[in-house]
Amino acid sequence: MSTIEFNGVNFSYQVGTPFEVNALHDINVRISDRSYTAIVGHTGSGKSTLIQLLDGLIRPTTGTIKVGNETISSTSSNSELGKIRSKIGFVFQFPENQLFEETVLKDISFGPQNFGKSEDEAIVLAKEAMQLVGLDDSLAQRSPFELSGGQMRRVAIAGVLAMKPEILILDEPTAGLDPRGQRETMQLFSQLHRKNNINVILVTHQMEDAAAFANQVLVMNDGNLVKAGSPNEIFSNPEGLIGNHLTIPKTTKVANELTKGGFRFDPYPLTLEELSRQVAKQLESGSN
Ligand SMILES: Nc1ncnc2c1ncn2[C@@H]1O[C@H](COP(=O)(O)OP(=O)(O)OP(=O)(O)O)[C@@H](O)[C@H]1O
Repeated sequence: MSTIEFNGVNFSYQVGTPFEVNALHDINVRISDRSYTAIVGHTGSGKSTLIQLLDGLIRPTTGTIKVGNETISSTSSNSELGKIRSKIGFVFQFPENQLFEETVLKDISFGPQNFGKSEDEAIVLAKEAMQLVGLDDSLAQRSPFELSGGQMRRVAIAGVLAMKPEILILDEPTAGLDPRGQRETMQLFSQLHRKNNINVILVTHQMEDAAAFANQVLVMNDGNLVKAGSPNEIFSNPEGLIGNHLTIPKTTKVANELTKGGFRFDPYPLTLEELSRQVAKQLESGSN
């Protein structure tokens, strides 16, 4: 079980210095086990701080974070933080920058070995992870640095998956990829969430991705969690959030225009596929 609970969490950088920044204010939220949560919000709103707390990279200034049966607070020891970190796989921005081994297989098996697995066990886990991310076996002995950008990113993601995390935190995982790479990467995470029951937490500036893949969206602004709800709740009525905290997903814009022209949507379409399906149905029946 890896349900996550933030209870009254505050975080300040550089406490007690003239440079103190209060980056998170009284965050209270529950993220269910095996859910897919998107965290959205403008630059500087506190998204990275929130996920670093979750990964035990920093401790809350006040309040607690519960991950399964473990709790993080301002007084947690390094070994307590370590227990939480062993449940979490963190895909940093541009994760391929952290590749360093001579071969793809060695790079992916480094993590499990570092966490105490034997070489043989680590290789089995690495091969499984290669399969999960769709990397062909024939690439195992290649240097990761000879691969394409998209493949390098898959190697880095496989390195995280080889450690069998219960929770996967993704920090802008499609940044710098071409549109096809972006689509494939997002589909990969969606599949991991559905088939492998991984709890996914995605930090993104792409509202389309939040709308299409997440079942819970957290909207951050200025260190506050200003809204939490299903993509439907957040995007079907985005007034008040737009401009301040969010950009409107393209699908929402199109759906709002079509509503003015007499179309009605139920459920509210969060993907272009759903939008076209509902429009086609209404055109066919002449009900718009
Ligand atoms: N190491 C640090 N020292 C001091 N202040 C920091 C530090 N890191 C972040 N901050 C400040 O904390 C606040 C929240 O920053 P954070 O990086 O969590 O935002 P973000 O939403 O992730 O932004 P982005 O989308 O640009 O990554 C901002 O005011 C930022 O300037």
